[in-house]
Amino acid sequence: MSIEKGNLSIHSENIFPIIKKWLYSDHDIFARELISNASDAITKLKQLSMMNEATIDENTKFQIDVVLDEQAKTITFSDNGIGMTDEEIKKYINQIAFSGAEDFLAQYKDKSDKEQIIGHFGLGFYSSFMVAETVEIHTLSHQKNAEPAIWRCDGGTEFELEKGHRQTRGTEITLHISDDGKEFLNEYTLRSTIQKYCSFMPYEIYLTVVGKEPSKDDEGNVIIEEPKPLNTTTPLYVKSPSECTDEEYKEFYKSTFKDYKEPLFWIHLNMDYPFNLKGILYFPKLNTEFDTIEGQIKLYNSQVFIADNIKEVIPEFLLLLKGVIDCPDLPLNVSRSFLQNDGFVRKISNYISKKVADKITGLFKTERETFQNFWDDISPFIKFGGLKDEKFFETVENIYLYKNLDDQYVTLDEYLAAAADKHENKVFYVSDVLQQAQYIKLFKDHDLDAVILSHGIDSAFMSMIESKKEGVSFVRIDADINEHLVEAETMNEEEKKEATEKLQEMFVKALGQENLKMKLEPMKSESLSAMIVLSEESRRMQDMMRMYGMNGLDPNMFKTETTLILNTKHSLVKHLIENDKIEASTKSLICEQLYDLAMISHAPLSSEAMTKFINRSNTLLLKLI
Ligand SMILES: Nc1ncnc2c1ncn2[C@@H]1O[C@H](COP(=O)(O)OP(=O)(O)OP(=O)(O)O)[C@@H](O)[C@H]1O
Repeated sequence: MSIEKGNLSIHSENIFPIIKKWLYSDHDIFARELISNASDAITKLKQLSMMNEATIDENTKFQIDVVLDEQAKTITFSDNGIGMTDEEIKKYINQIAFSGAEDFLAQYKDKSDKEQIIGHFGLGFYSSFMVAETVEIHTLSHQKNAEPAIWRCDGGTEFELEKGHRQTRGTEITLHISDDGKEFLNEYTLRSTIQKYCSFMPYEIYLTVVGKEPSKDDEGNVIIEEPKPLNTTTPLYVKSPSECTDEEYKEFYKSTFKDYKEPLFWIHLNMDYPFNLKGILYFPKLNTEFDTIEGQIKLYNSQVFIADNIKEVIPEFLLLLKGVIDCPDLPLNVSRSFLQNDGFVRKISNYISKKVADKITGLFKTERETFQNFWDDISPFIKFGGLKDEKFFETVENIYLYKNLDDQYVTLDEYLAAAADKHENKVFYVSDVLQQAQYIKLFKDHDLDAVILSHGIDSAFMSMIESKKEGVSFVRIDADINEHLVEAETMNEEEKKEATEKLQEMFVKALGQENLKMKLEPMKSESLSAMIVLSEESRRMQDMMRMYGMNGLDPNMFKTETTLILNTKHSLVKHLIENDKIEASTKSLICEQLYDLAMISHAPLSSEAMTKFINRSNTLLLKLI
C-alpha cells in the first residue's frame, strides 16, 4: 500500500482550534478516552473469541501500556486488543470519530458561555488533539492475513495512511505533545490523570517512563521492581455483596477516598433490573470538631470514571456521603442539560434515595443501639434528606432521634408520650447547651425534659416537623415560663399589681429602658432571681432576620422583645418589693446586676455590657469588706 493522503470528511477547516478552546479546562480527558478505547478494543476481541470469530492464544495477558518519553515529548498508549485494518481506520477514525467532533461543533459553536459545557462531551479519539500536535496510530488487526497500518494526522483536516510494520495484534497510539499539553509530560501529572479516570478499568494499565533511573538500595544496587498496574481491575463494588467482608469494605473506602477515619457503615447497591447499577455508598465519620461535611460520590460507566458529584444522578443530600456508583447505561459524556431532563436519570436517583432510606430504617429497627451510636454523625444527612425529598422523609419520619437532657436518644413519639401529662404535643428544645445551662437546670429540677437541637440544620428541621406533624410545636427552653416551673400565687391581685408597678418603675429607672417588659412570677426555684424569656415566634423571627442580615439587611431593623421575669420567691426580689428604705444607689445596683445575670443565661453580653457587669460586680464585692 502506498501512502494514501486524504481529506477528512469535515466541513469546517478550523475545527481543532474550536475544540481546544471549548474543552480547554477538561483536556485531561484524552487519557480517559484513549485508555477506554484500548479497553474496548480488548473487550471486543474477547467477545469475538467467544463467538469463535477470533482466536486468542490462551496465555495472552491483556493489558494496556502507557509509555512516557519526556525527551521525545511523546505519550504512547498501546493495547493488545482487536486492532484495525486500513479500511477500519478509514471508517472508524476518519469518518466516525470526526462525526463526533462535528456534532460537537454543531451543538456548541454558537454558545458563548463556557459554563454551558459541563461534564464531558464525547470527542473520543480526537480529544487527543487537545494535547498533541501530531497523532500517529500503528495498528494490526486480529483478522487473518491483516496488514499493519499507520495513520498520521497533525490536527488539520488532512491525514496520511500507509502500510505499517506492527507485528503483533493491537493498536499503538502515539501523541506528539504540543505546548498546550506539556504538563502531561510530567510523570506525576500523567500518573494522577490516569488514576483519576482509570482506577477501576477492567484491564491492567502500566505506566513506563523512558530513561527513568531505576531505584537503588542503600548499597547502590539496583532494586528490581515488579511492574505494578495503576488500577484495580475488579473494584469491590463489582463483586456480589455476599462475597465482600467488612475489612474489604473498609479497605476499599480508605484507598478510594484517602480517608483514614473508618466509615460508619455502608450500603452496597447492586441491581440489574430495570437498570444496571452497582456501587457502594459510605456514611463517613464526621469531623465534628469543625463540623464540615465533604462528601464525594464518584460516578463510573463500566469502570470508567465519568465525574464527581453529579447532582442530577445522585440526590443532593447524598452528596454528603462518600461512594462510587457505576451505571453502564449512563452516557460516558454527561452533559448536564441532558441529565436534568432525563426520566431514566431521575429513576436512578430515586432508587438510590430509596435504598438509603431503607437501609437506615432497617438499622433503626434491628439494631437500635448501633443506630443511636451513629446518630450524631448521620443525623445531618437524614435531616437534610427529609428536607429535600418528600419520599425519603416518608420512609424515615419515625426514626429521627432526639437527644434528651439525660443524654438518651428518643423518638418524637417517645418524647411526647413521656411528657404527655405535662405538656401535650409541645417539644422543648435546647439550642445551646452552655448558654442555656440555667434553664436546663431548672427543667431538670422540676422533672421536665427537653431535647438538644443545636445543629445548623435544626431550625429548618423543626419547621419541617411542625408542618408535617399536625399540632406538634417546638419551643425553646427559654421561650416562656412553663406552668410547671411556677407555684401557686400567694399575692392577691391588688398586691401583685402594686408590686409589679413598683419594680417596673425601679428597673426602668435603673436600666434606662423605657419599654422594658417585665413580669413577676412565684417560681418554684428559690435560687433563681431573674430570667429572660423570648417568645418562640420572636426568636424565630430574629433567627430569620439574622439570616437575611447576611444578605445585607440589618437584623436590628426588627427589634424583638424579651421579657424579664422576676422570681417573687427569691429573697432579693422580695427585698426590693418589701423594703422601702433601700438607698437609691444600692437599688439601682441590684436592679442592673439582676438584669445582667438574667441576660447572661439568655444570650452573650455585648462587650460594653460585659465591662459594666464586671465593674459593678467588683463594686458589689467591695461592699462586702
Ligand atoms: N485502540 C483502539 N483499538 C481498536 N479500535 C479503536 C481504538 N481506538 C479507537 N478505535 C476505533 O475508533 C472508533 C472511534 O473512536 P472514538 O473514541 O472517537 O469513538 P468511540 O470510542 O466510538 O466513542 P466515544 O465518543 O465514546 O469515545 C472506535 O469506535 C473504534 O472502532
